[in-house]
Amino acid sequence: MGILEKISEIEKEIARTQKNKATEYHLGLLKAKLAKYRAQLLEPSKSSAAKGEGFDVMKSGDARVALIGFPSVGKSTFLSLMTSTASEAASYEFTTLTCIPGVIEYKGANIQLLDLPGIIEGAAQGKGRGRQVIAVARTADVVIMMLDATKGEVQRALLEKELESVGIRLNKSKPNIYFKPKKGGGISFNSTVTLTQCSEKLVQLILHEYKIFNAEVLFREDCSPDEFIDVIVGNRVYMPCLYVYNKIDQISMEEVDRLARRPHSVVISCGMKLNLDYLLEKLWEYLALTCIYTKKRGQRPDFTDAIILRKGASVEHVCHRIHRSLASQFKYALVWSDGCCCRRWSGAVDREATVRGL
Ligand SMILES: Nc1nc2c(ncn2[C@@H]2O[C@H](COP(=O)(O)OP(=O)(O)OP(=O)(O)O)[C@@H](O)[C@H]2O)c(=O)[nH]1
Ligand SMILES: [K+]
Ligand SMILES: [Mg+2]
Repeated sequence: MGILEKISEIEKEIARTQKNKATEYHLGLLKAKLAKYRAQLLEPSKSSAAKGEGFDVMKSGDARVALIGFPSVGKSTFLSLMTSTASEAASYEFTTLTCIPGVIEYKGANIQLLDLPGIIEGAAQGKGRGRQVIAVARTADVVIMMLDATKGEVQRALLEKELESVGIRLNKSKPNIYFKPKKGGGISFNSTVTLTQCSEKLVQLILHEYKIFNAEVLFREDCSPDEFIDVIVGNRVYMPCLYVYNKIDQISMEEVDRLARRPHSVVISCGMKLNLDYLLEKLWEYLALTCIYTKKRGQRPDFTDAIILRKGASVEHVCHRIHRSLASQFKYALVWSDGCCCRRWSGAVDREATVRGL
């Protein structure tokens, strides 16, 4: 039996197994098996399809956003609207065949936007250019999942499944589980919270499935077996995702209203240029970048010239951005802020100051 068949067998078995106390171990094991086969499927050596030309676009700017979606949902139309790059758009499917980068300039930041070929069901297994597209998506800071508002729900569920199957976790944070394989001593299991989805026995069973017999496991959160498997497998990507329903000019107001209320969702029409400003605001929020303005004593900062850094950046990061020799001679920073992320920022200053003994 090929791996694909094995995967589909297990998926079927999971689907027909009722979820209850008596089947929880069985299901846990099946899930561990499933994750293992999927990992095998994605091993690069096994894939015959060459790496596809036209996909290795250099990272540039302050952040990277990838456009993922079915064919003809309007990805290229969107790129051409938001950036000065023109990407061919047409009414037939698979108009775009490579990765086309553009730049969105927003609040002084350069955001690299990547237009990609449409992907379809089975993309993760290499249908169409699915694998290359997904490989690019993994390198992004935020994914925009563009959906055709007239068939958004179906498309959304299918694409979520595709991305899920290759270890991309959308709008989820990394499970708070400490896991460390050891050379000996068996499995030590602890938790700091009450667990409702996993037990010591289930954790052991799953670990044995991965041939791990010695390890330290500490649950700091009430995680599911799937989340625990993610931690064992390790190469998961936790990525913010905005679901963008395009072509709302083709659906009723009630439907627009319903879609707009879904979590992480924005409704737009590229054709009628509707709601694009709001989408940019949302995108900015999901990118979670921090703008830092420097100023001279007694002068006002220049708000047109920001240093853009990731959330959680420290003063040291800022120094490095200004000049690589600055950090080693750095004494102290005065930090003003207005928002919560900036408060965290001054927290970073304190830490920094302590580290430097100031
Ligand atoms: N009605 C309507 N049509 C739109 C809208 N946005 C794009 N389109 C049309 O949808 C079709 C497909 O647009 P593309 O931008 O080529 O779509 P794509 O997602 O890049 O397609 P592929 O590259 O083939 O994957 C074109 O005919 C566009 O004119 C919209 O907001 N409303
Ligand atoms: K198209
Ligand atoms: Mg296109």
